[in-house]
Amino acid sequence: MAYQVILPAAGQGKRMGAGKNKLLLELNGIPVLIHTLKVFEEDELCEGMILAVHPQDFEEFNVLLKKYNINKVTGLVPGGKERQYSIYNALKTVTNGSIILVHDAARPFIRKEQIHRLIETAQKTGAAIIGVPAKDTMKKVQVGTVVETVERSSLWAVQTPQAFRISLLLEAYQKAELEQFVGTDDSSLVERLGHPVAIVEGDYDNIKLTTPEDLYFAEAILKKRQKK
Ligand SMILES: Nc1ccn([C@@H]2O[C@H](COP(=O)(O)OP(=O)(O)OP(=O)(O)O)[C@@H](O)[C@H]2O)c(=O)n1
Ligand SMILES: C[C@](O)(CO)[C@H](O)COP(=O)(O)O
Repeated sequence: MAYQVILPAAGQGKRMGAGKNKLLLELNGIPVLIHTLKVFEEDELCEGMILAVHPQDFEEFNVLLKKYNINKVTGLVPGGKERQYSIYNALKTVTNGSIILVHDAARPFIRKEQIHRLIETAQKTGAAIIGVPAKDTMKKVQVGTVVETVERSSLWAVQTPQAFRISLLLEAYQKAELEQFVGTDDSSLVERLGHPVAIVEGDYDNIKLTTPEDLYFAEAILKKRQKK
């Protein structure tokens, strides 16, 4: 089943503290952004990519797309103040197709096999996300004090891509806009419609490059994959 993918790439990278868009940092001499886009460029099921980008990065991103022969990008849209607004700007430009994926450009280690499993599930359920069972014990904390330990057996660390029937995601975004709800992922907007969201088990190495330590993990993941 063919799909389109929205890639939010307009963050400020505050937690990375790189002093520039963290997606322009390089792994093995290639920008993080390109590592991510290449996965979709090389996926025969991917019909097109829409990137949400800081207008100040448009020119540099276009130069990189040309340099690395990324030809499936159908549009760059301006990012918004929140990740959700960036994605909505892109979603509004989608005019055809049935399945849409949203994938953080800061997650360069997604694999085609995982994407295809996600698509198959989303085709059946209308909404599917990828994640891994939580490894750490999670607790609710208020003012430096633990108020609750959350039972771990039902907890998952959710990642991206997240896949949806386009009409469902649009309905979810319209409701969120109307009610001024801002979530930390797209699934939470669809859940608010009361629509079930399936989860597919992914890999622990599908990390989001968020803080400087993640760059060390990224180097190790790349090394491990080059050995295969
Ligand atoms: N207003 C925003 C915020 C985030 N993103 C994108 O959403 C993805 C996940 O966001 P995150 O990892 O939090 O990136 P930043 O927001 O840049 O990080 P920080 O919160 O540390 O500033 C990234 O690819 C980021 O570029 C976006 O397009 N628009
Ligand atoms: C969507 C996400 O990657 C799922 O784990 C995560 O919620 C994004 O959070 P961020 O703070 O916007 O990076």
